[in-house]
Amino acid sequence: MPTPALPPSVRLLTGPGGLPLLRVSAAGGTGEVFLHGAHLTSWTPAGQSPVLWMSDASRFAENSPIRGGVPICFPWFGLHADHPEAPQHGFARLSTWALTEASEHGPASSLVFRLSDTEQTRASVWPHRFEAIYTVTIGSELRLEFEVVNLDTVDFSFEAALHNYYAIGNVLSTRVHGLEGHQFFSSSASGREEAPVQLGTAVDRRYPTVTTARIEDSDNHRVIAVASDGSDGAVLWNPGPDKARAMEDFSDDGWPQMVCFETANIGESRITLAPGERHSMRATVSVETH
Ligand SMILES: O=P(O)(O)OC[C@H]1O[C@@H](O)[C@H](O)[C@@H](O)[C@@H]1O
Repeated sequence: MPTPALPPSVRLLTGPGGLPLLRVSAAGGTGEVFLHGAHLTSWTPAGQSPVLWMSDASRFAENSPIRGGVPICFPWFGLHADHPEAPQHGFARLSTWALTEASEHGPASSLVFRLSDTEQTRASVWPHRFEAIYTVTIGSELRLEFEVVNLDTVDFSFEAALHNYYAIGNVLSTRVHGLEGHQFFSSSASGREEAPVQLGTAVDRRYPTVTTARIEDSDNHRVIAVASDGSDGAVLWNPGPDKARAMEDFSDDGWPQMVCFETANIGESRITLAPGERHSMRATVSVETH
């Protein structure tokens, strides 16, 4: 597909592994998005330090997901329930997306990416005809919109998550607010958060009723605020030291400087669309410094 006309704030470059990427230099902020996975790997609001974490050991190759930034999990999350051999978190982060539009509006720039079914996806464990449209707006705020359209002749269901990796000064001085009072589930425990979550060890919790969070990153004197809509739940993840060491593409000493807060429609919140229907999920991220 031909590249659409690019405004002055957007450039098409070749990134690591020979993968094409779009570099955005808008007055309100800068960022980079690879066509591989429509993967946002950086966002830095003007005058701030980078807000997204990237692993120094990330792979940049067509058959691997990028580690860090914002992977898109779709059309399933985690291991596929009936087909554990299928790629974890679905095929969207392993696919090459098409850039369909790039525009500038004042201090922000938007990129629109599209993924449609192919012979390969139709032969996968999720064989449906669909279109996914992902709009990334980079400025002083980051706005992500992930829309799915059912182009099939039957209903389909899917899971989706925007798996944002945030850069923090140190897990030991970071607390996540907004989860208190909400039910959580993990492979080893379930319960209700009683207080803001103090990070420090491995965490992998699903919150079926959380849509917003405030990540208080004391070392960097900032709060990262995430607001989502069109989603029911969220996931909080940090691998901790042992799992980080076991993952080849995760920098061994990187886990204390990151936390994932993911906007998600997964499990019982999976979305079902009739033919012709569409669903959109959005996450907006802003940074307050003090
Ligand atoms: O290694 P992956 O496939 O990118 O997944 C990373 C993590 O993603 C999180 O969303 C899951 O809750 C974790 O269980 C998982 O380990």
